[in-house]
Amino acid sequence: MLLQREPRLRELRVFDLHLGPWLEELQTGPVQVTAIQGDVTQAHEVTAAVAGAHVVIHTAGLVDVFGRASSETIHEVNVQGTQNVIEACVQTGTQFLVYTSSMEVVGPNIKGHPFYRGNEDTPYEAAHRHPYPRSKALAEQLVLEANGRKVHGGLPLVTCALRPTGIYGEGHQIMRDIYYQGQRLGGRLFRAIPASVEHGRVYVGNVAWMHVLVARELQQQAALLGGQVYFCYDSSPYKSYEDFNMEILGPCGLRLVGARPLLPYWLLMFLALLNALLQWLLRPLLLYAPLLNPYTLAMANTTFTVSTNKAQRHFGYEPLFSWEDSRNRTIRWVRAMDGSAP
Ligand SMILES: NC(=O)c1ccc[n+]([C@@H]2O[C@H](COP(=O)([O-])OP(=O)(O)OC[C@H]3O[C@@H](n4cnc5c(N)ncnc54)[C@H](O)[C@@H]3O)[C@@H](O)[C@H]2O)c1
Ligand SMILES: CC(C)[C@@H](O)CC[C@@H](C)[C@H]1CC[C@H]2[C@@H]3[C@H](O)C=C4C[C@@H](O)CC[C@]4(C)[C@H]3CC[C@]12C
Repeated sequence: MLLQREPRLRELRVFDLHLGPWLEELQTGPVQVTAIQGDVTQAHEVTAAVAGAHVVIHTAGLVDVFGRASSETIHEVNVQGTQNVIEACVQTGTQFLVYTSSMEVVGPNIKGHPFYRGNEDTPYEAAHRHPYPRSKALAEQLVLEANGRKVHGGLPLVTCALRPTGIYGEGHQIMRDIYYQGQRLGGRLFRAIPASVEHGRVYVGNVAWMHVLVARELQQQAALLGGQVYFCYDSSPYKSYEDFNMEILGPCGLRLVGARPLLPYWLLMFLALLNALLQWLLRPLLLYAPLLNPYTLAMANTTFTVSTNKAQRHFGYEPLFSWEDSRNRTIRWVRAMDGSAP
């Protein structure tokens, strides 16, 4: 999207642990695209990649709520990695840093308090025990606290953080996994979450667009945007996690069975705890990481939606993709996956 929507772009550097063939497709236009294979936990690699950059958009992260990675690894990538990016900006004189944070910095909290169509100023007791949200909250704090630090050359570092809710769209692996789960179950998914529990979702293209816009406006309005957080939002409907997924998986041939959860919450939590126990027991032999665990069940069962226009007020953000367009693009992606089932 930077290549399509940022006319002043002269070079785009993509720094990632895993580079993919998709990068070759980007290298066809007038803008130089530099792919750098590297690890954010390695400060020297980050510094070398950042040197000479005008703006850094730091979106790398270990997104794991399924117990695949250790809490130490999650912390090392998400927190230490972010610290390395900040220090690289300071040492090399890069003045603008945008961080991809997350709704989970706020909640849902460990007490299951709902956050119903809240905004960046809504009071809410952010309290986390899980390694992933803890790491995102610590990383966001580092980024915001770094705002105003002097970078090499004496100018101030200008930072901000974007907080997407549940991102969906092309490439969404969880949506893909749920789709194949439904196919294995004869085209059916079984409701586990009450339809009344709203869960915020945002289309990946609009998240990307918000990043492009704020990276541009951070340079023009440093005093207003520096040190700020912005929820990522668009016109995706407020629905339960499962009902929202069915907006996309329904047209792909799946059916959600049950107008209400087929199992009581206590039984679902028992099964989630059983999954967690099995994961622990099997770990020496294999990685067992199902979708259902105590954390994912609690998350899906706690209302968390945002209603805000702070990004619009501060830097003129308007979603680039309508709900219909976002939905149709995602449906097309799911349908194109057929035949590539794992
Ligand atoms: N998926 C969501 O619903 C969601 C919601 C809110 C925020 N976010 C945030 O968005 C960002 C992107 O997440 P995503 O959902 O696209 O997941 P993703 O796994 O698709 O993207 C993460 C990227 O980071 C890279 N990465 C991981 N460890 C790295 C390391 N040590 N060094 C360098 N690169 C590394 C991965 O290779 C991958 O390309 C993350 O910071 C995540 O916390 C995601
Ligand atoms: C097995 C059922 C209970 C099923 O409904 C579980 C769904 C569960 C896998 C997802 C429910 C909420 C999701 C999370 C939420 O959308 C926000 C997130 C923040 C982001 O930074 C990373 C992804 C995630 C943690 C996302 C992950 C999947 C869910 C837990």
